[in-house]
Amino acid sequence: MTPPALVLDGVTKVFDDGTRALDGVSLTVGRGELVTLVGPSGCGKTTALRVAAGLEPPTSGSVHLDADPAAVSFVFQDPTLLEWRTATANVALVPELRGVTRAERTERAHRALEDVGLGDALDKRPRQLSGGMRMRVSIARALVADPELALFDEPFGALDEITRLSLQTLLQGIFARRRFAGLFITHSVSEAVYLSDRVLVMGPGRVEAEVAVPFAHPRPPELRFTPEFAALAGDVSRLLERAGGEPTTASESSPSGVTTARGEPATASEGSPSGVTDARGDS
Ligand SMILES: Nc1ncnc2c1ncn2[C@@H]1O[C@H](COP(=O)(O)OP(=O)(O)OP(=O)(O)O)[C@@H](O)[C@H]1O
Repeated sequence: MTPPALVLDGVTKVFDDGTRALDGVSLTVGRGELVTLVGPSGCGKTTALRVAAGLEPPTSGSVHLDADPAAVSFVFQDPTLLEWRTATANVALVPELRGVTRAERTERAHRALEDVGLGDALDKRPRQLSGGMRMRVSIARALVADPELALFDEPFGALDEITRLSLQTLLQGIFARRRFAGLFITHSVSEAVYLSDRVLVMGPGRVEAEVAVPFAHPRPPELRFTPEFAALAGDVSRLLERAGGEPTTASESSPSGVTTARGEPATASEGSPSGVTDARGDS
C-alpha cells in the first residue's frame, strides 16, 4: 500500500514562552487527498501546518513526509509576489532557483498561469493585478513545482466573497485534474466541504472530529446549493461549535460520514450520515 504523503503522529508543540499550541495532534494526508483543517482562532491550525512543513520542529511526536521536499508547495493568505517581476517571472522563480533553463521555466510558468486563467496577464506586474489575480499567480507558483504536497494557510481569507467563490471553483478544478495531496486551513465551513475529501475539526491544540466528504471530483459549483452539501456543512458547523468555534449556518439533516477523533460514529443529529467521527469519542 502506498504510504500517505504526510503523517503527524501525536505531535505536541510548546513554544519557548510556554504556549502549548498543539497537544497530541495526529493526522494523515493521503496521496491525491485534500484535507482541510477548521477550528477556532488560536487553536493551532497554522502551527500544525508549519510543523508539517518542517518550518517548526515538534516538541514531541513525529512528522513523516513522504514527498520530495522540492515538491512541497505553499500558498499563504498574502500572495507574497515580487513587485518588480512580471507574473511569468514570479511563477518562474521556483524553477529558476532550481537551475531550470530559461526557455523551459518560461514555458512551465506560462502553462501554470494558463491553468489558473491568467493566460492574458503573463507580462503584468503584481500592482497591475487585482487581489484575486494576485492569488491566482500565487497558486500558479505553487503548481509550477508539480507538487506532491501543497500546504494552504487560509489563502482566500482576505478576498471578497465573489472572488473567493470563484477561486474555490478554480482550485477544485485544478485539484480534480492534478490530484496532489493537500492540507488546507480555512475558517469557512462551506469552503472546507466544497474543496476537501475530509474535514478535520480542531479544538484548542487537538483534532476533535473528522468528517468525510463523499462528493466525487470534479465538483460543480452548484454542489454548494444542494441539500446534501448543506447537511454536511451543518454537521461540520455543529462539531465546530462544540469544539469552541463560531457557529455557522447549520442545517436540519445530517449527512453520512462523520466520526469522532476516536473513530466512533458521532450522532450529530437524527438520521446522521455515516462519515462523522469525534476525536474524543463522545457525541
Ligand atoms: N512563535 C510563537 N510563539 C509563541 N506562541 C505562538 C507562536 N506562534 C503561535 N503561537 C500561539 O500558539 C497558539 C496557536 O496559534 P496558531 O497561529 O497556530 O493558531 P490558528 O488556529 O492558526 O489561529 P488563527 O485561526 O487565528 O490563524 C496561539 O495561542 C498563538 O498565540
